[in-house]
Amino acid sequence: MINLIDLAYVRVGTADMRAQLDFAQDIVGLELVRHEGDTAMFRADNRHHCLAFVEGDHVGSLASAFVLAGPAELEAAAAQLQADGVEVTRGTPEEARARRVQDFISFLSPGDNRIELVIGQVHVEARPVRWARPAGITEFGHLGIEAPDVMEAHDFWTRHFNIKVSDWIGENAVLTRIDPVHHKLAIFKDSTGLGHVNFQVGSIDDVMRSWRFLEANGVHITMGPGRHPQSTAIFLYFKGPEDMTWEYSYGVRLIPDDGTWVPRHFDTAEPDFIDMWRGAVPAARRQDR
Ligand SMILES: O=C(O)c1cccc(O)c1O
Ligand SMILES: [Fe+2]
Repeated sequence: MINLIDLAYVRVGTADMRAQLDFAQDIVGLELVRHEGDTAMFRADNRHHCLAFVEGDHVGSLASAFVLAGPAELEAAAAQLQADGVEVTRGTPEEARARRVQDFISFLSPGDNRIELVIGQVHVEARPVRWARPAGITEFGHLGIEAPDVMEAHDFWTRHFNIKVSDWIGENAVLTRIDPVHHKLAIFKDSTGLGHVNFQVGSIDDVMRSWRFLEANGVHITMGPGRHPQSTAIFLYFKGPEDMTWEYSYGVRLIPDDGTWVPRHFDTAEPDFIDMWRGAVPAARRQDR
């Protein structure tokens, strides 16, 4: 079993770095830690960065990264995945340096999502985040990746990793945890278009203030404000440049590590399957794919 300790970062390809730089700072509120060469890194908590935009031909997610405990765990993870026929690539020292990690491996998970397993992510303790906007962000919360077959993705992730299912949304999504937080990895059927990056904020007021702020700035709100019945978090989803989906949320459920939690099933035919307040749910974009 490969033990994921935490989320590390997401890397996202962009063809319009200027637009992403402006949006991540002026709208989302993240701190630009460093812009070197083709890469801009953003901070939201004590991780050196949790989001990097990389300028190039590929637009959209490049990799999602998780932290492992140390070198022995990294070797064991590589061996385990390879034994299951997964092609594992070793990061070069330069690539590790660019990611501000000591070492990493990478592989493709079902849905062709590139996953990086890292050790020694640079941690910043003494300098508070210099927010570009006071959105009230407390941390990098979770990420949503997409796969054509959520069940196949579930089987892969639970076979290899310490991932536990918190809840199912039909066959469209599985929300999974690696610690008491209700979910840090959510896998969505790719027709739902729910691949997203989530940032937790400190209060319901932060969610509502951001809602007004985003509206005033002409940002496309895709869903919310609403309340997820799964994690009970109050949420707001919005679109950034290049069709990227962002989410702020407050109040995620913690699941005690006592083995008594039974995953629930939410039916997409129910009007409150994703929003207890029954707000409008956008028709799945990209159904044409
Ligand atoms: O927080 C949740 O429960 C949740 C549910 C559905 C989809 C999401 O993105 C979520 O974060
Ligand atoms: Fe989410």
